[in-house]
Amino acid sequence: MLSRIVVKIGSSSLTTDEGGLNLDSIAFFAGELSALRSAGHEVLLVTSGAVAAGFRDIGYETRPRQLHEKQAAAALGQALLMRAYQNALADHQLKAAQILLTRTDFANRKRMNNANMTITELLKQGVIPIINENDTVSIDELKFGDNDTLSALVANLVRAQQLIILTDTDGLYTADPRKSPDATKYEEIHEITEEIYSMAGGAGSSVGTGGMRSKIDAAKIATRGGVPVFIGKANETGDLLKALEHTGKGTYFATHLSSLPMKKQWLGFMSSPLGRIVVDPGAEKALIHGGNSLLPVGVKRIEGSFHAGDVVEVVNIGNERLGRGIVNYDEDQLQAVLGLPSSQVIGIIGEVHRLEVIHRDEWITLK
Ligand SMILES: Nc1ncnc2c1ncn2[C@@H]1O[C@H](COP(=O)(O)OP(=O)(O)O)[C@@H](O)[C@H]1O
Ligand SMILES: N[C@@H](CCC(=O)OP(=O)(O)O)C(=O)O
Repeated sequence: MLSRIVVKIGSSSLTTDEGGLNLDSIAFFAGELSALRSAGHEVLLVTSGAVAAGFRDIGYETRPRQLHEKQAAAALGQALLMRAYQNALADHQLKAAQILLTRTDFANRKRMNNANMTITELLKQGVIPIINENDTVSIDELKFGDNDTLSALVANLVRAQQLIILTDTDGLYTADPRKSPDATKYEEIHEITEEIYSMAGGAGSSVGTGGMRSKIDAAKIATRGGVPVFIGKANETGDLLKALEHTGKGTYFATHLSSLPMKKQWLGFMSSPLGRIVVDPGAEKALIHGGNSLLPVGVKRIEGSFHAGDVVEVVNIGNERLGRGIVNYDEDQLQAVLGLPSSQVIGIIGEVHRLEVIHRDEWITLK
């Protein structure tokens, strides 16, 4: 069966600590991607490396820390990165196309659908879409930063059969193996628990961002969307195919879910919430365990500025995130009826779109 594979390669696998591209690595990965294609798979690449590739050329001594410097380095480095991939893939008679995306592109459903249509057409024409964050226009608080989350969103968007996140370590260990040589590796993970999170540390090199933690975040999003994930290493010919065949050097994250409807995916992982609703323990239980809607009676407090139809985040009284949903009240309406039984709502604010603050069909649990 023809399958669709998203491969993510991190800066640490493509560049040197001193900055600049490692062209031998790019040639190696081009060969690996070509092997996937020859085995009959559709391949999308999410690649980092623009900042790391560009900062030396632009004249900085080390990887820049300030946003405008990173953006300038990325603008130069992205062109170097694409040229390197196009040359290396041409050696395997493959064509590559550049797609640059931001978080805002995913938050806007029209733009997201357009990106999906373009990617689908490129795949149909046999071209490898090469995707990176559009670093030059992303603003700090909305940046993916690392590309791990981006790769998970892309994998869900194109309904991939597998997400392969390549890095400089052969999987998830009980602790950062650079710092704890006795750490042991997980071969397979069936559920991403708090314990798993607590083992994942930050970036391992001066060019990487996010470390294992952001990779676990990505694995959570992708597996929730029905896409199984591999996190590990490919440094010998044939490793990428092995990663796909379940014999790779890394950790596998299984998914027990079939693909999540696009509406729920968008709500949970792509939308930008405009407000927060704090709920009491009864409402928390009803939302998380009862599969019920949120009613005004369970709302303790609201924050932010929102209107009916906007996405809001719901947290418990301990400020722990519970999920996201589409709210049916304007902020001032909800303020007037929070904590009250539904029977009193119409009497106080007149007409509402729906009595539920968030209907269960427009809710996703993210706890
Ligand atoms: N529990 C862990 N298991 C494996 N690696 C870990 C763990 N915690 C932190 N790391 C670090 O994460 C690094 C990979 O992430 P990162 O540097 O962001 O790479 P990339 O550029 O490939 O995204 C590894 O080099 C490793 O030092
Ligand atoms: N968009 C940025 C990604 C930054 C980055 O370092 O990401 P990663 O190596 O995936 O942790 C770039 O291309 O430099």
